[in-house]
Amino acid sequence: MSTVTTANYLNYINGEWVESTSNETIESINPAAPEEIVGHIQLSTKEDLDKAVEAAKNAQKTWRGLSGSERGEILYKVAAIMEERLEEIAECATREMGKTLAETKGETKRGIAILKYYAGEGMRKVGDVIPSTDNEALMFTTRVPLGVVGVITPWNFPVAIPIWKVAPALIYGNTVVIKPASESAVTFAKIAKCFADAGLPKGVLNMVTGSGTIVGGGIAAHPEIKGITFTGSNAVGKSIAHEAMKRGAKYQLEMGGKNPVIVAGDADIELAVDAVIKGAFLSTGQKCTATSRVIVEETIYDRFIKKLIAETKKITIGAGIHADSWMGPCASETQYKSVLQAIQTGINEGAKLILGGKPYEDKVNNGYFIEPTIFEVADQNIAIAREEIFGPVIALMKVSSMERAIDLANDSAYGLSASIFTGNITRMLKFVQEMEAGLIRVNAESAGVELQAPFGGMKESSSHSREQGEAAKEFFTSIKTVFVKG
Ligand SMILES: NC(=O)C1=CN([C@@H]2O[C@H](COP(=O)(O)OP(=O)(O)OC[C@H]3O[C@@H](n4cnc5c(N)ncnc54)[C@H](OP(=O)(O)O)[C@@H]3O)[C@@H](O)[C@H]2O)C=CC1
Ligand SMILES: O=C(O)CCC(=O)C(=O)O
Repeated sequence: MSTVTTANYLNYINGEWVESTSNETIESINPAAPEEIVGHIQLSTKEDLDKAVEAAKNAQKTWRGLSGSERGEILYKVAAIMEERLEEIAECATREMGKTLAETKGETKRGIAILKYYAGEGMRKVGDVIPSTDNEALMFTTRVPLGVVGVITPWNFPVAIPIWKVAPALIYGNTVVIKPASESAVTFAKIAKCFADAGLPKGVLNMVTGSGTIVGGGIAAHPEIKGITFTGSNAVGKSIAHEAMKRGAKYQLEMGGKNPVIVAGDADIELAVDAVIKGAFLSTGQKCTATSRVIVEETIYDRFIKKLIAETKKITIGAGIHADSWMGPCASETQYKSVLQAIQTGINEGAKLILGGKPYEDKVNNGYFIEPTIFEVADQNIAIAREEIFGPVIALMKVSSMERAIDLANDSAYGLSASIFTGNITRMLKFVQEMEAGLIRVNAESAGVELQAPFGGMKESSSHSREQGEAAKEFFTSIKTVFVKG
């Protein structure tokens, strides 16, 4: 394991690394070895946030005045610096929130690719020419930035999510105040350093760490923040929406999922089992796109379960920093307790536990590990079949027909991601048509978002907006329709 560092990570405000006015810090710890402090982050105050917003506001005019390609050049430089620091950032993310090094390296590469994608966006079109009814006039649309944008991010994708919000915000001419999740703020501090070292003008990106209520809530309520983009829990997302609505700010929310995978009678069982295991257990199930419900046609149910159990037993659990660990710990003690509680509720409510269900004992470091867990569920109304668990837990359900499978899959408050395994084109098309989810996957795992495509959910999974790819332009800009008569 790498050396333990207990460095103090400062806020980044107006181009400077500064301590909070509180003079207090909080610890970010390693969930695979809770005795290990990865770093101390600032426990910021409302005053710190106000300074960051003021800096972002002051930087706005000059930043939006640059051409898209000039802003893009800076994002290309950030990407190049991140490429040099890939190992350092990935290792920090693994130590800070637990997912394996293979996953954090992949995620850091994805962050770099997102930066390059949005750097290129600076050269692409921002509007359309629309024929006017007046043949002597020119009518067209153009886009302008919102102004200061507030970014509130979770710990489960500590590199990719902040970047897929910050990069489009910046390329379209906004300035940013970001509050990263406390459990992964050291990782974001390293990313903020890449922006600083790339020569981003002062005030264009500001990072303020600390409490969700004070800093995150402060962003939601701040009169000078014109747009808020958030990924995290439904409860917090809804509170942000209320605050934003009260003062007329734009908001975008990406929240939970209870993502189903349907395995039809004709499915390739090996392929389906592999995808279910990756979708449910990679990142210890802590993805909003994770596979949470597996709905299997009765004709292949027994064969599917047998293979699923056999393959799940092969999973190696351990600190993500070790190359032989396939699944790391839960990201925090809170997550660990909440997942164990959800498992207990499943047992109490009559679900049949067929694998796992217990803490995975780590006698060396007492990490927050939980065994990959599989339940058979007959009643789709119990909590384990309805609520987001955000841990390595599958609810398996048996159905007698594809109609029933789609009805069950749609019987959820959420609608983020959904997969089907089948070789039958009629079934595929019916699923594509009838499934209420923003991300539809056929013969592929439920997770796996591509940066150039729109990402977001239906129902309670999002605010019905989309992130990433070209869709980001819709949130981070306002359209102006221009009519010019010579
Ligand atoms: N859709 C997704 O990808 C995610 C879903 N979740 C779901 O949420 C559950 C709880 O995870 P948790 O980390 O507590 O998620 P939260 O929604 O609490 O945290 C997400 C972000 O919001 C901040 N925040 C917390 N409270 C407020 C507030 N009142 N106003 C504004 N911002 C706030 C957090 O700060 P701080 O870290 O300082 O608390 C963090 O930066 C998980 O079990 C999972 O079900 C969680 C993360 C990601
Ligand atoms: O599946 C992915 O790659 C992205 C998932 C995600 O956005 C999330 O878990 O918050």
